[in-house]
Amino acid sequence: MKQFIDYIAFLEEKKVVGNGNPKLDAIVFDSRKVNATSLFVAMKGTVTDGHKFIPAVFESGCRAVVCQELPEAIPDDAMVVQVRDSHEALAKLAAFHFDFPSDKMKVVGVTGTNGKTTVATLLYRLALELGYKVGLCSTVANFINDVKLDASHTTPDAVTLQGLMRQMVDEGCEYCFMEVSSHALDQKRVAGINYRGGIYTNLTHDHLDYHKTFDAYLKAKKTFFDNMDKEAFALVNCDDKNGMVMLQNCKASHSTFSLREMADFRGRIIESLFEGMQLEFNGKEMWTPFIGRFNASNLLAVYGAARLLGWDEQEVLRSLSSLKSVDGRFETIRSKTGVTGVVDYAHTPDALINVLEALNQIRKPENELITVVGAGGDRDATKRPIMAAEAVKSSSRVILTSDNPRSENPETIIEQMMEGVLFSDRIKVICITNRKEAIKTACTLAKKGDVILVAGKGHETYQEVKGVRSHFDDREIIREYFEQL
Ligand SMILES: CC(=O)N[C@H]1[C@@H](OP(=O)(O)OP(=O)(O)OC[C@H]2O[C@@H](n3ccc(=O)[nH]c3=O)[C@H](O)[C@@H]2O)O[C@H](CO)[C@@H](O)[C@@H]1O[C@H](C)C(=O)N[C@@H](C)C(=O)N[C@H](CCC(=O)O)C(=O)O
Ligand SMILES: Nc1ncnc2c1ncn2[C@@H]1O[C@H](COP(=O)(O)OP(=O)(O)OP(=O)(O)O)[C@@H](O)[C@H]1O
Ligand SMILES: N[C@H](CCC[C@H](N)C(=O)O)C(=O)O
Ligand SMILES: [Mg+2]
Repeated sequence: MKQFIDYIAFLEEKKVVGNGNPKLDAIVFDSRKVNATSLFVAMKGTVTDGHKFIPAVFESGCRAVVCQELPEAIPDDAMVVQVRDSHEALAKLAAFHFDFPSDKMKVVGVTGTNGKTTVATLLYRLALELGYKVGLCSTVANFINDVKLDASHTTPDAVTLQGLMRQMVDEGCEYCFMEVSSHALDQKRVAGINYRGGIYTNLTHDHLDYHKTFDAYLKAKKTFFDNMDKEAFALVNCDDKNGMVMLQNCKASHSTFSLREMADFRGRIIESLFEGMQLEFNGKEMWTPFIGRFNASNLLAVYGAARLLGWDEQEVLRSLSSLKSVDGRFETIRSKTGVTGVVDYAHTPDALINVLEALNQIRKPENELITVVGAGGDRDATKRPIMAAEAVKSSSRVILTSDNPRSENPETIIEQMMEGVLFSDRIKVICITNRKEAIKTACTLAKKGDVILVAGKGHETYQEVKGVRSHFDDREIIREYFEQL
């Protein structure tokens, strides 16, 4: 076991108070989980302040504390270290605790409002296909080679993340692909990671409840590229208006991808069908079962990263063609009667615009597109009316329903969505609070050839209403009602 003094040796801007130097076996940031061999890091959060619990931590026998503000009383046998930024210190201490796993494999992070799970998962699957040992950290699940582990966050807290990476290294992983959320960047969850590469997909409206302004959201994303060192690559989507902004002052080597203009990785859609797309990347053609321009962009990002990692181009193109859709992203289910159900994780205005555009391009004009959509509670409320407006603009009919209302009143969320719908368009809209009933109604209304889009929850297998989670899976419900048609 290492001693406290070893842990803090490499922290910058620290002030040490007290003479204790306990042996430690865990880093903890929740006072309810400490014991005599824990190092407690006190952090200011969005709900409360970890510093308030330092006296309780001492009560529990813990003698090693890292904090931004010193407590009034410090036991004689304790040591307290004051740092400028506890979040950053936690990330660095966690990296030290697990012996810097990100130095021992090639870690590639994916950031952006939409497309992170898709790009990171496809890179992971491609690596497996090419015979590499590889880990994945994503919204849907974490993977160490083919072993699946549950994920509670898109990017977990620094201690969980470094622990997960340690396991990846122990299992021989050469690569780790991970999503890097804006919350994680703001809370410095990834500050202890040495990246081999970073990918930027796009930046559109989301999470303004947390970041308050779009500019603050953009700045959080940019810190990912600002902190990358010169051995790494930064691969950005230059079709997105902030793509080049990410590269400003970025020391990593710069690469771009685009479906519109000249770029290091240039893509083009040759043909788009319900079954998939024929694509051209840097002059070479390939077929993919994926649908939608946004997925052509995601695949191009995967192709670019694979090339920057030095993987063989022929093998990459061949393997890319055989990759299947990602859990809950544009998953299609067909009924015996010729109705197509599409379950997609679109939970932002831009994602919804993209998915609807893709569906409208491939459906026959005489067939209807019925969209079932809600918006999450305790999350950015400003996106609600915009999502409803976009759904109505691009669908034949819309059923507004609940997503995960969490602690909020579901009816209020639907009313706020409805505010985005023009009075003259309201005839197209039905409001059904119960999501299962909403999906059932869509199935009942659909005729042969029609498409039902059920958006927002994708891979999720629960619904959270009034703080209680119950089993809920859009795909299961569609299948159940399709059976009855
Ligand atoms: C808003 C947000 O991101 N919150 C995250 C944050 O918690 P917080 O800052 O609110 O913590 P807090 O409750 O104020 O507590 C402050 C500190 O006091 C400590 N404490 C608290 C109580 C106590 O009795 N004793 C104690 O020591 C807490 O452990 C914490 O260290 O830090 C926690 C530990 O890392 C996270 O679990 C928590 O995620 C919450 C559950 C969450 O819902 N986060 C979502 C919004 C999120 O992170 N989403 C992103 C992006 C999603 C995407 O777009 O894909 C993600 O990466 O998943
Ligand atoms: N490149 C893209 N541009 C715009 N929309 C996209 C893109 N890729 C995927 N989408 C849409 O966004 C939804 C979410 O995609 P994905 O899960 O890959 O994104 P994410 O960034 O991981 O999201 P989250 O922040 O919730 O983890 C998809 O279901 C699809 O509707
Ligand atoms: N990672 C996203 C997921 C949203 C998914 C949607 N189904 C919801 O619950 O709002 C978030 O936390 O904002
Ligand atoms: Mg994700």
